[in-house]
Amino acid sequence: MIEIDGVSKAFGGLQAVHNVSFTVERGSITGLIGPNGAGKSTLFNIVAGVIPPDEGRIALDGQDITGLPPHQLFHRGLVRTFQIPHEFSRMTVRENLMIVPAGQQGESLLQSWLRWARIVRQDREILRRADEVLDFLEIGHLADELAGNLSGGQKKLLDLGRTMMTDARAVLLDEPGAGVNRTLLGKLAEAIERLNRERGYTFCVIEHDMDLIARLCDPVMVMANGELIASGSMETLRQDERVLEAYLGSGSSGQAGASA
Ligand SMILES: Nc1ncnc2c1ncn2[C@@H]1O[C@H](COP(=O)(O)OP(=O)(O)OP(=O)(O)O)[C@@H](O)[C@H]1O
Repeated sequence: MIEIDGVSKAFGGLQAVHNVSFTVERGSITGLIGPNGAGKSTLFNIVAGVIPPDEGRIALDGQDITGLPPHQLFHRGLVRTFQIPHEFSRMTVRENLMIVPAGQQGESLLQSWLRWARIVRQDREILRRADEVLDFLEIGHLADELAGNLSGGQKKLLDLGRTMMTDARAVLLDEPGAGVNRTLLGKLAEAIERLNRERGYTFCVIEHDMDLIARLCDPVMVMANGELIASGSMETLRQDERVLEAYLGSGSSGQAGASA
């Protein structure tokens, strides 16, 4: 579904990503792990159209999408969670969901707000969809809460909910587990699994929490020093010398071998 082919990116003299190729298969939850500074976020930014690669090509369903800006990728069905504009803290959770279809047109904030005014007047369908998303994520009780009052984990659920307000079925998730407490983490993981299983979403997930990666992702891609050094199931990667060495060598807190 998403083919990453020979992608490289340097910042000045620093080779952040070097000749990385892999495919995120349709229907998979593909993990992307690696110690701090491995190049994961840079690669995500390239796939999501935030920065152009120096070399290489990205294809979505066989079509070249290299360098397309995020709002055009959105129309082709690819979104990155944190690219959906951050929640409006003084709007309710339901309103934050309803504004998503308006906020993804590559418009200015003012244009989005004008469109939003039209939506409030006209679009019952968007309201219905927002309520369906609230149900799916089991956060209906938060519908009228101001988004600014949500906990970190609840904001992550809202982020996922905003993804569901789009027609995108390929989603880049950037550290969904960061700052989320254990209870909500379970709920978030379950929502990701259900979106994948029941609704055919494909995910590519950057995450430092190896338990979460092991639960959700197969296959898992491992980057270190800008390069793809290994791939496979988390079970096999935990025994992989190259992976252990990359983590041990980096002194990173995200230990691949931990809690195996
Ligand atoms: N805009 C930038 N300008 C200069 N250097 C950058 C820029 N973005 C990233 N880098 C560098 O590129 C390398 C890869 O960074 P990147 O953020 O992609 O790694 P990462 O694997 O996502 O790390 P982390 O897990 O800590 O988020 C790092 O050495 C980083 O300092």
